[in-house]
Amino acid sequence: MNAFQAEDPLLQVHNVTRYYGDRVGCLDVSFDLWPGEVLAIVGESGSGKTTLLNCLSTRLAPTTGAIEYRMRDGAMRNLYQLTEAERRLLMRTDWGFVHQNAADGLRMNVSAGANVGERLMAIGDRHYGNIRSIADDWLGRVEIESDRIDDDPRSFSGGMRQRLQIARNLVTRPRLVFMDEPTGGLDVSVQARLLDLLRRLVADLGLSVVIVTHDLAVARLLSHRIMVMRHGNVIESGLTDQVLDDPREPYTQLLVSSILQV
Ligand SMILES: Nc1ncnc2c1ncn2[C@@H]1O[C@H](COP(=O)(O)OP(=O)(O)OP(=O)(O)O)[C@@H](O)[C@H]1O
Repeated sequence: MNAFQAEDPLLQVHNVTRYYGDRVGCLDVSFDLWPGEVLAIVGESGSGKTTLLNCLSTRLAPTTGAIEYRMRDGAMRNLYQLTEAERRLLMRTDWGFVHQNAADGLRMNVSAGANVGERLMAIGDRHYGNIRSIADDWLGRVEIESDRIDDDPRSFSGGMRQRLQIARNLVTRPRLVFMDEPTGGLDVSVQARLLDLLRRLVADLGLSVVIVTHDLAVARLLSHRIMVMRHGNVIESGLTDQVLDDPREPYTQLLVSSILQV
């Protein structure tokens, strides 16, 4: 039992398999995710990380298997049996999704303030002054100056766009955030600042996170638990420090040692 298991699980994944025709995307994956827990899914390119993340976040239906989520009322629901309206509400409020490419998660032609405010409006907030002041507060929390609130994200740097995407996701106080290589493609110093910010926000808000990364340093810094994937299978999982300091599987040993040699 780990420190998070005092509460009921937030997400339960049962034997999730996804095929693309004959090709395996991910195979027979099962795990529980607990409130406040950060789980990293790692593995080389093509190992099935994105397929699994997309199945978990209802962007891609599994071929077989089931995923259950604890709704805000405490009831456990099968995600693929939700109505379309229920699913959309979940994605707009209780969940976030941080894309590697910020443009996939932002509206590039509306202002930074509107990008954040839009999620509030989607859950019924109609008071303009209120929305603007919450958006301003969130820009501050992700270290974007107030005087950029009316600028659109096309005028932002890569790191700023990513921070804006995070603010847009977190403004509705989601309980679960999916992240797909959130620091990928950024300069090393920009990555370090973003990781530090993410780590603080995740801890302050007590978020549950499923993060896909091929970067073990990102997994080490952010996650409590890690799952190593290869050819669609989870080949090793456990507490992050334990798996990275003392990997059991030869493949994980190779992954870890290849990083250490860089
Ligand atoms: N849309 C698709 N159609 C057919 N095969 C796919 C599709 N998407 C993924 N695959 C295959 O599924 C397997 C897992 O791919 P997936 O993208 O999930 O891996 P990944 O670990 O996320 O890789 P990367 O780090 O490069 O994004 C691969 O063999 C891939 O070729």
